[in-house]
Amino acid sequence: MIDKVAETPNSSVIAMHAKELLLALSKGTTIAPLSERTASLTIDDAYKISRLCLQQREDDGERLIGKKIGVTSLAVQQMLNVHQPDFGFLTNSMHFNNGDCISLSKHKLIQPKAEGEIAFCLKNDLQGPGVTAEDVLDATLWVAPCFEIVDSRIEDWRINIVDTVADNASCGVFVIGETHTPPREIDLALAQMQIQKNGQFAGSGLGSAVQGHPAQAVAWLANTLGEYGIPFKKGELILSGALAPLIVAKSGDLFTMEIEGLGSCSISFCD
Ligand SMILES: O=C(O)C/C=C/C(=O)C(=O)O
Repeated sequence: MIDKVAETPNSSVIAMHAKELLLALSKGTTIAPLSERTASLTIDDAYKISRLCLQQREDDGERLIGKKIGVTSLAVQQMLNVHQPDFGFLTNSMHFNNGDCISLSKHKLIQPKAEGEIAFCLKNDLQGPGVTAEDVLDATLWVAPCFEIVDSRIEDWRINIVDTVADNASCGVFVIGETHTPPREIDLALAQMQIQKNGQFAGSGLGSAVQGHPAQAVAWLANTLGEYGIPFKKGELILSGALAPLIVAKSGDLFTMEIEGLGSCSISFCD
């Protein structure tokens, strides 16, 4: 359970931005960047907005099932012009089955982009500080290929770090491949991913693109969440970040991905 957000001098502004992001999410619309309208918003404020939105989603019946890490690779940092990792929360309503066709209108996806990642499923609780990549591998039941579909409630993806953190690290939906592999069975830093969009090559990347090793990114998140008193829980899914640049997704598109040694994953989109 996430603690209630403490009062701060900015708390009414924080609550207002949480409300407008939730409205944009539920209506499938965009809003102007928060950072342009409230220049004093800090990254800490943005995480408070994100947690308020999560609280509301939980109050409305969604269940927290994990976390996502974003902007972990140089390719994504350069693409989004955001230069530090961040995190968001995964709920059951964002989780789809491998191979599913996602309706953009039904699920209120507005400007989606596909990312190929490695997902971790935890077999133990884990809480920072002091968590290492080895601790993450020890606490992991399996890893699997994953498509995260990021989406932004901010107009034209005009985000900076504050905008995207407040907007749940631009999380949309995700699917996880059906092959589940023990985390030490292959060297995840050397795992080679290839993405195809509508049968054509669309991107590739190595596990090492994610902070040197995907487990390193997960350790970063365990330690960062530790500062907020938030633990990783046994059974949670952690998306460790894109191995390659994001790819625009539209109705009719089919994305497939193969990570050598880990298996495959696919997702498609319709109106
Ligand atoms: O995290 C963000 O703010 C934007 C999304 C990025 C990713 O999901 C990623 O780099 O994997």
